[in-house]
Amino acid sequence: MPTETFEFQVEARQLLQLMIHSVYSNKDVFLRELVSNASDALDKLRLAALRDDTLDADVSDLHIELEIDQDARTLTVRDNGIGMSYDEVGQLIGTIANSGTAEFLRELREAQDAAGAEGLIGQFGVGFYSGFMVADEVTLLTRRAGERQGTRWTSRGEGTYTLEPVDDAPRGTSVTLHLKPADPDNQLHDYASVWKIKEIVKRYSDFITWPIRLVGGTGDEGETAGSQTLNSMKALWARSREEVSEEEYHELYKHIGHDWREPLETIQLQAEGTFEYQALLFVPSHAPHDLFNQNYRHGLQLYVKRVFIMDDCEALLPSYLRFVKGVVDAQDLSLNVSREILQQDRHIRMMQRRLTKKVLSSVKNMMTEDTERYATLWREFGAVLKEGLVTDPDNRDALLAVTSFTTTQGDDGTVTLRQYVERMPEEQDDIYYITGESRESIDNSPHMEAFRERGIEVLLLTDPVDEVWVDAVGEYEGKRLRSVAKGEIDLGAREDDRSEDEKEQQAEAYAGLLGWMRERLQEDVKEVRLSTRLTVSPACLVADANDLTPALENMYRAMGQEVPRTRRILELNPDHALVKGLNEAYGHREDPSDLTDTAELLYSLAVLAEGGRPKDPARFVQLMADRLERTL
Ligand SMILES: Nc1ncnc2c1ncn2[C@@H]1O[C@H](COP(=O)(O)OP(=O)(O)OP(=O)(O)O)[C@@H](O)[C@H]1O
Repeated sequence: MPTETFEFQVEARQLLQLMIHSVYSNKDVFLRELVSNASDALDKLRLAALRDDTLDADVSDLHIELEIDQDARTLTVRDNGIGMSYDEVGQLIGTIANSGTAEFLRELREAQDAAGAEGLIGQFGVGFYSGFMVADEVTLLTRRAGERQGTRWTSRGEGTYTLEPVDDAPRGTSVTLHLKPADPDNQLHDYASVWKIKEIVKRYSDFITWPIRLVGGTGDEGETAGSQTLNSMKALWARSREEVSEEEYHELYKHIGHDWREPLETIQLQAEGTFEYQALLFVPSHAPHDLFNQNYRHGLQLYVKRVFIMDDCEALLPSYLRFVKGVVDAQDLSLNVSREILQQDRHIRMMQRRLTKKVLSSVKNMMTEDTERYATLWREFGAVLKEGLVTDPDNRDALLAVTSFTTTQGDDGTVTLRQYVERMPEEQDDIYYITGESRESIDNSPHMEAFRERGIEVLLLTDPVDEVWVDAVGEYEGKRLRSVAKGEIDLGAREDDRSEDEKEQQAEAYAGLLGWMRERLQEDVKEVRLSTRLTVSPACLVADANDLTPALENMYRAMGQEVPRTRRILELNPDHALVKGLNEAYGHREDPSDLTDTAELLYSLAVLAEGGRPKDPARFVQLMADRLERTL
């Protein structure tokens, strides 16, 4: 087969352009990316050799080699790992498989400053392409273990690449960078310098579990590479915390978490006894863009006795901790363990329980000891953690203890349920909350009027999961969690409230109108009653205590479940001029049917006030225009 030229996929081309006109200020990281890929390739080969007896591959000296040629100004990163087939090179290197890429590129264009762009790139791990930050041409020579023919891939990063079959390629992959001239003013160092390469490896890749050897080259400093191993290869998770610097932990995190930024928290756990394992977990400082995507790949890396077994091992943590990254190294599992076995393994379940508790207790510590970091954690991952309130009843109390809320009284950040209960006035029995799409829509909700007037604190819940967990949890320390938009609300009597007699008279005066309206609006509402929660608005809609809220109904429908339409209760404000007027008009009519439009409008206003949409917007507009016209 001759050399063939191919075009990069559009997204790949865009990313390459970004690399060439680099948005990274720190270009040193290209080496970390290439070493990281080489390390993964060695992991994969060792595993393949373990699983497949027929794979005739010598795995006795797996390593990474860095070769400097100062005369040619090239740097080669070589591994004798799994390699790639001809087709794989085209697929893996010429295209970007990540479905979030388009979104990423959009976000990147929107990122105003270089720091923002840098952070975004880190999340997407553009790995191999980062070579083009420091090289104007990149050649990749590779042969897949078990195959005879190798492949050479070459590109200058300008829209096309070539592929060519090669007969005598060694197993594994070597990436040769034809280095750009050094330009220290733009952070482009001399990457043909032995000293520089040593420094970068030590800083970013020391923990890599395969030897990284430097061969060839003489440094300007007179330093000869010879052949030396540059990294200590120490598994950080097996070392005690005192021995390891924060920076070393952070570099490991960046390697396994494919993240550019520092983690928010590092959590270490060493379990001894009959089932021994070590874990090193990280809480990222930013939520990935696809955390709520169904296909989000999560889970920890699993090692067995220092041998890498798999990425994204979901069985080790519950789904609501899917943002946690890290490594677990178990001493007593079989090297052949599969995902299916892991799902059922008793020890794995015990491990999951212990790791979950450890993460939750770290969050708790953070909450008490470092409120700023806790606030970041909650902002980024609170909505995911709350899923655990529904799915993990065993840890519900621990989760409730670290859950925090914005409230109507909290300009100063957030409160916990404990704080809410502590500052509840004595006569208040329940914990009140409101759910909605955003703080603004909630703040203006008519359901809040009486609460606001009386200064009663209300929790403001704006995550979709809130609708679900409040029902699942039900109460906290004996206090019911109650929606301000559900059921009858009795906020207790106040001095200027009506007396019982007055209320009775009022109920009588409105009885006719309420009954008539219920009949008129029966398709949409199951009851019409006087409200105790409105002070300003004429009407609002509430649900019965056990009814589904409209948001939940929509959620179930979006999931493809059939749910009957819930009819709600229309509450009228007897102190509002419109409601009073309607009642009087009703009282004076023999035949009130000409008031039907007004009743309908009142209902539509209640729908609009809670951010909903009238059933028939065109009709609503027509009725409204008609009324307005009459006021002129
Ligand atoms: N040295 C290598 N040996 C074998 N396969 C490789 C090597 N380098 C890259 N690949 C393959 O090419 C794919 C793309 O690599 P690239 O660095 O662009 O992204 P990635 O490593 O998947 O992403 P990330 O940088 O986020 O880890 C890898 O997933 C891997 O399958």
